[in-house]
Amino acid sequence: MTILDTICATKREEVRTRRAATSRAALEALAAAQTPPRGFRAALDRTVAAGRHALIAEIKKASPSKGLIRADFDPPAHARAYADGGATCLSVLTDAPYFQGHEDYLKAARAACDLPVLRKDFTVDPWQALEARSIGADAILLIVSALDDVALAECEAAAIEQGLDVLVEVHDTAEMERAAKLSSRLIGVNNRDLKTFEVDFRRTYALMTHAPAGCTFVAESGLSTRTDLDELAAHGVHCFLIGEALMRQNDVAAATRAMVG
Ligand SMILES: O=P(O)(O)OC[C@@H](O)[C@@H](O)c1c[nH]c2ccccc12
Repeated sequence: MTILDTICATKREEVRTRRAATSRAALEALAAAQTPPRGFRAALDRTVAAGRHALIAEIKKASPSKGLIRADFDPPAHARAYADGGATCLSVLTDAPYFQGHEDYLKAARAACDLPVLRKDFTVDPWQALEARSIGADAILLIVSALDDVALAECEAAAIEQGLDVLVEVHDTAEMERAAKLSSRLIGVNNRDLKTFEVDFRRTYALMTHAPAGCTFVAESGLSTRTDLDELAAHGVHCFLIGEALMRQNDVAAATRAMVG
């Protein structure tokens, strides 16, 4: 059992309970009342086309490997700081048991700025796509190692039906090949090994050559300095997902600007 297996088992139970307590019609009404999806991948592509580092800045209170990351956690303030600092998109953890996240954090962050927002959670059921849209998400995450090919395709189809973009997360070349069978062309390499929690962003280099043509490629996890980003960019990676290193800063806007300004 990896930590991911444990988290996904908890998530399946959680989704079963929530789905039983919520009518689909009610969720559809909430989804319809949201402002339309903000193009997540398109925003990244525009930033890269303009010759800049495209940052997905993560609003992350805690994690299983690091415990509490940010004591004075304030999602709307962090969202504004990230936007002011030049981030292209936001990622907001909504998983409660392992990351101390909450859907209210996503709602508050999205309302506080005009950046597209990824719902960072463990998608195990297509129902979560509608749920994500009902809270205002613009994109969801699909972790390839968490699902079989059929479930991946079903979750992706449900997301597309809701107008959401899908960030497909891989850890190795076998997973990259499975990701390539999906239609999303937004692929992230998680540089954190979920068995050991070790992070090496150079893991990205081994995988990027296996990415399908024309995809938007994101390096995720363990990035902490401008030098890390510049090194990745020199290898052709221009999109980055960063949480902890920014969440630990007193002045989040200034730290963000230093990364991508
Ligand atoms: O805080 P970091 O090391 O900058 O990492 C951010 C992000 O990549 C990480 O939170 C993450 C990547 N994939 C995930 C899947 C689920 C939860 C969290 C994650």
